[in-house]
Amino acid sequence: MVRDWTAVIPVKRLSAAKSRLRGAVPAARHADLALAMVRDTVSAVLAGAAVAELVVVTDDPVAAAAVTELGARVVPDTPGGDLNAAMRYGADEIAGLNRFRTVLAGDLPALQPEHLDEALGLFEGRSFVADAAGTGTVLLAAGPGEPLDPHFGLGSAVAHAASGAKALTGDWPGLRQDVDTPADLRRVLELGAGRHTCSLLRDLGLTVSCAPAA
Ligand SMILES: Nc1nc2c(ncn2[C@@H]2O[C@H](COP(=O)(O)OP(=O)(O)OP(=O)(O)O)[C@@H](O)[C@H]2O)c(=O)[nH]1
Ligand SMILES: C=C(OP(=O)(O)O)C(=O)O
Repeated sequence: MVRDWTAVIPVKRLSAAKSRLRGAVPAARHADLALAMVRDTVSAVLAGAAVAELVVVTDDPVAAAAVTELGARVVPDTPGGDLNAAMRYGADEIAGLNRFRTVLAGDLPALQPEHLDEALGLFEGRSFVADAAGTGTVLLAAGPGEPLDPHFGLGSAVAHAASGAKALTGDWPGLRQDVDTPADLRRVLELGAGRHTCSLLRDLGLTVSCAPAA
């Protein structure tokens, strides 16, 4: 098993992030919720055995400080394009084509480190993990010499398969559950969210189950 993956997570400016999730918590705490989910995702990625280094591509100063404290390396979003540009930059230019690289969405607060290890353990060439709905993508991975070639966005699972990436499958509910809508957030709370998301929601008076600390 490859144990020195470089992981890359792009993070949008928190003031603009997670627009489809608006209304799930009071507006004044929306950015805090987006940040809590990033923190839980980053914590889980760094808690696993497979990932040696995590690069977060962001121009958001608050997110940058928070993930630096958790052990990630922050680089500015130099391309200034969309999430694909940020992922390509982090994986192919910052980490470099000679490494094993995996990019992940930053909205996986129920991610279990062992599930990420298991998914990456199945890697045999450029691969992706579809989201819970089966239409989107939560993870794309490439090995030495392989450009990442990300196609995140609407219908990205089909786009990644069409681009030649292999679908990795397994029983990884937290890895597959990204949070785009209030219904996704409810699902994550059933699965067991990480401690940052959990404590924020508890502060707001919601009763939630929390996963063991990553
Ligand atoms: N650096 C960077 N990250 C991005 C950008 N767009 C999305 N992301 C990140 O990519 C990951 C997946 O993005 P989405 O699930 O679409 O999140 P989002 O754009 O905040 O959500 P919506 O506003 O609801 O579309 C999250 O970690 C986002 O923060 C971007 O333009 N630049
Ligand atoms: C970016 C993606 O989707 P969403 O914004 O719905 O998380 C994707 O699944 O490729």
